[in-house]
Amino acid sequence: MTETPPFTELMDQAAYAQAVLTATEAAAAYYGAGDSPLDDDAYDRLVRGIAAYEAAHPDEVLPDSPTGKVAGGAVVGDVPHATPMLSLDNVFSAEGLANWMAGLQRRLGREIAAWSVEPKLDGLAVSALYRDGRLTRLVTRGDGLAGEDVSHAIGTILGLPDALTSPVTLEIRGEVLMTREQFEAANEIRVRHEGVPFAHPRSGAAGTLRARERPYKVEMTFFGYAALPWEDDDQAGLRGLAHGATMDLIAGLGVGTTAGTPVEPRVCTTAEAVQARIGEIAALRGELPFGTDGIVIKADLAADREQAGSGSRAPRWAVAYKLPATEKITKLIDVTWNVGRTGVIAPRAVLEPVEIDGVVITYATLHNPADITRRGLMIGDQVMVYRAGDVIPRVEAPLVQLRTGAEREIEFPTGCPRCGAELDVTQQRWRCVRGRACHAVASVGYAAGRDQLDIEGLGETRIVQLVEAGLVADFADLFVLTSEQIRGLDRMGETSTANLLAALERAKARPLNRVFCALGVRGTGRSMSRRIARHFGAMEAIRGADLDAFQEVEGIGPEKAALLVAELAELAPLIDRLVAAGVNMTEPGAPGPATAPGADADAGEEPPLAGMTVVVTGSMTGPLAELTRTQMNELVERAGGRASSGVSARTSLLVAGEKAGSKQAKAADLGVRVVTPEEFAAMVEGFLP
Ligand SMILES: NC(=O)c1ccc[n+]([C@@H]2O[C@H](COP(=O)([O-])OP(=O)(O)OC[C@H]3O[C@@H](n4cnc5c(N)ncnc54)[C@H](O)[C@@H]3O)[C@@H](O)[C@H]2O)c1
Ligand SMILES: [Zn+2]
Repeated sequence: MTETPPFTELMDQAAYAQAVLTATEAAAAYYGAGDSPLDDDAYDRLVRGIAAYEAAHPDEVLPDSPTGKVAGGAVVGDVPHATPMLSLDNVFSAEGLANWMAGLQRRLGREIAAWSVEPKLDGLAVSALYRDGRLTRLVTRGDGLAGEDVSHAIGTILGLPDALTSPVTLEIRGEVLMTREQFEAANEIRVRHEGVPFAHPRSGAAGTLRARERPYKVEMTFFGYAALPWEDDDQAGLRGLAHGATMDLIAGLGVGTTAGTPVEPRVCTTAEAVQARIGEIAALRGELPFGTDGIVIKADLAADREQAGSGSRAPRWAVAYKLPATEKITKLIDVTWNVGRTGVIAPRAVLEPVEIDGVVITYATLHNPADITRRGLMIGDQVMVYRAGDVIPRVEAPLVQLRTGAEREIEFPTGCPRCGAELDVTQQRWRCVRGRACHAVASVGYAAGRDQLDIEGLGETRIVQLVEAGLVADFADLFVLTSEQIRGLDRMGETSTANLLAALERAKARPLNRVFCALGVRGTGRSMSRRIARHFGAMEAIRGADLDAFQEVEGIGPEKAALLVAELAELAPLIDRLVAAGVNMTEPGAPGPATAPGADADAGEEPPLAGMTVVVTGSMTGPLAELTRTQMNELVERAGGRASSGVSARTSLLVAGEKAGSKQAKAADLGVRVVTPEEFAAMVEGFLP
């Protein structure tokens, strides 16, 4: 995070005027029906661009400009607030926060002894008036001075009870939002009734709060974050109370607060403690059942807040530490259907690449077919995508108002996309009726393949036999087969049984890269498996790797790293059984990540292919004649090189065997060095198998 976040550059007055119009329209939609065509990041960039333009051209500022106004000046109301309902100033980094804290203490001329740190709830602000303990009026923030009466929503908001536990009169302020569950429920009802889902929980809350006369009810949640005496009658004893104590008081009256959630308000007495708590809340963000777009830091003591006072847009005693946006709008290009290891059919959204918090997202989960129906998604839709922390990105909903007419229905599979068998659609998650067996034949076949464990004599027919006999459900089962079990199969005599057992024994000794590849980890093929095996050296190190450790491997970004961590967790029982069966779990000659370069066997000496990208083509001869392509690639990587399959300008060396063909011609064109298998064997002599 940087202190000056990016902004949309506005080149001239016309661009500035257009930006003001776009921003005010978006803000009106955002605070109104909740259907802004912009995501928050896009809106914030635009407003920062407007502010930058205005700073450079102060005499061109338009009266409609959103800068410096609550809600961007885009909303009005007719119910005046006794005390203005303001926005919050923002900081974007630890340094920005430290400056803000120092500035406030300077203004007060003293140290601030206590800070309250709490989540910035991503909903919309309301004022709830309780008279004699009864909820009588609900008003939105509006332009800060006056809001809209939304009392019709009373009774639909958890956390705002009709009656308090004590008959006091006071005004409570807080945020109305939809939890994830409430959002899902709301969209299910909406799609059933009028076909227009909400784009995300925040817009769901905005649209629902203002809607009158809907034929259906949806539930929302309120979290209070302030309380004020009503008409100078401080019945609840709020005056002089610290913020933390106020929160306890309203919770005691039966009003919802974040107390009891993992991000409950915490009073901190040092800047270090404030920063630590910010880190904790930021880390919990992805797991919370409601949205947070930052952390609010407030002077806790009433005397500090009173003395600091407020500006026209925001109080001076509080600030929002903004977190990077978790939601972006992008296009749904396609939906693919994957069959998981247990036979579950999982739809996956293929997206136009979009960056969220520094990570480029190209796929998102759609969970199950019902999820697609509930959201009313179509291919070609602009969709809101969510990603926070380590959660797998998900599509929240389409932005129906942006449809062009070119969108297409999403087709649901009518049979198992992998084996064609029938689908069991009685549950939310559809399954292939073959369950694990659907996966077993394909996955065992893959593991036994030439480039993985290379198990001779284990062809598809044998595998089907083994699976159908109930002897094998995954490839770890192969290694505990007894000769009696094998001999019991059709057309298996003494010799073929002995041969298969011997082949299995050999397969156990394959290098780690083959074993890893055999696991069929999504997103990794042969060359990625080799890179991972060489990088980590041992299965134990791979299993212990976290997101950061995986990203040290060439070609692994955050998206793939997250997938690997999830896949390895899912495969843990299988790997445990392979280990128990005595399958090799190390990569010969790999330095592993913990060892410093040069600390391995041939200490001090660079391996012969260090830094080289090597392509092998044609049939091998001489000492290499027996090696398969996979074994050749392993050899390249053992000798410190990187094996690649295509010749390009980045290729350092082409090993051209007999009938080398087009790759040799291309290498000649590009001036890539070409060697014969014999010359290559001499280069890597110490590394031959
Ligand atoms: N996508 C769009 O088109 C669009 C348009 C307008 C605004 N926005 C977004 O809205 C935001 C700006 O809105 P804003 O002016 O309402 O300011 P804000 O939401 O960033 O901050 C002020 C608000 O924070 C809320 N808040 C949440 N938790 C709180 C807590 N614990 N204590 C105190 N207050 C708390 C209050 O409602 C307060 O009014 C920006 O993030 C912007 O991206 C988006
Ligand atoms: Zn199937």
